[in-house]
Amino acid sequence: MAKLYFYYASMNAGKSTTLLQADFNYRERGMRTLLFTAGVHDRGGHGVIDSRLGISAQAIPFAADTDLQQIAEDAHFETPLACVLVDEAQFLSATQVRQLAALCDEDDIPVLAYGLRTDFQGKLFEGSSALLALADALIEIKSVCECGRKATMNLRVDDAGRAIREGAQKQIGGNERYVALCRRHFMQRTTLPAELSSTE
Ligand SMILES: Nc1ncnc2c1ncn2[C@@H]1O[C@H](COP(=O)(O)OP(=O)(O)O)[C@@H](O)[C@H]1O
Ligand SMILES: Cc1cn([C@H]2C[C@H](O)[C@@H](COP(=O)(O)O)O2)c(=O)[nH]c1=O
Ligand SMILES: [Zn+2]
Repeated sequence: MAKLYFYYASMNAGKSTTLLQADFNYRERGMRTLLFTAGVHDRGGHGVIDSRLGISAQAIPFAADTDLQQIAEDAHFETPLACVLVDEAQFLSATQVRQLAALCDEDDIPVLAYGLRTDFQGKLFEGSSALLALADALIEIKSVCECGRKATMNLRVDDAGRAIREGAQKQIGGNERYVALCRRHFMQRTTLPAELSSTE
């Protein structure tokens, strides 16, 4: 039975790199894959999965109303797919995560989804929340904070490197806008002195 995998991490942990390696691995063995990424995430171009290591691949960009199951089934019935790979999975809707689960259960196609667990406020994204609830396997990709601990959180910063605590959940950016930190340092950078004293 095919499984739904959620590979989650902070930013700059190697998610896109790992996805592209998995994709290469299937294809070098003559197996066909289908790649999706969020249309809104255009850091490396629209519909492009780009890794900071310098590799990239074209993918189908998904929007809020994209039916991933329909697209994958149409491709699969033309030529069988070995697996479906989804980058920026935090931007999926809960409905789209259900479509991915249905691809596994009804069509027996494994799905590997890669994304952030939480946003700059430490809150779950809709896609990540649904994946944490529905995936067969949760795999953490690890990276390090500046202190050497595991980086699990994503700090949003302004041009001067100061923490941003309020704003829209979605803001496309890279290392100039986000810093991956351990929870302790994320809390230190996002908690105001007044809030600290009120918890004492
Ligand atoms: N030239 C390089 N050589 C080796 N690793 C690199 C290089 N440039 C960036 N990296 C590493 O690549 C990782 C980021 O990979 P990427 O797939 O873009 O991350 P994510 O998709 O999780 O944001 C980081 O761990 C970074 O240290
Ligand atoms: C934390 C956070 C991130 N985003 C955006 C910023 C990037 O465009 C992507 C993540 O890219 P990755 O390096 O491939 O992991 O997500 C956002 O919109 N809101 C946030 O809170
Ligand atoms: Zn730290």
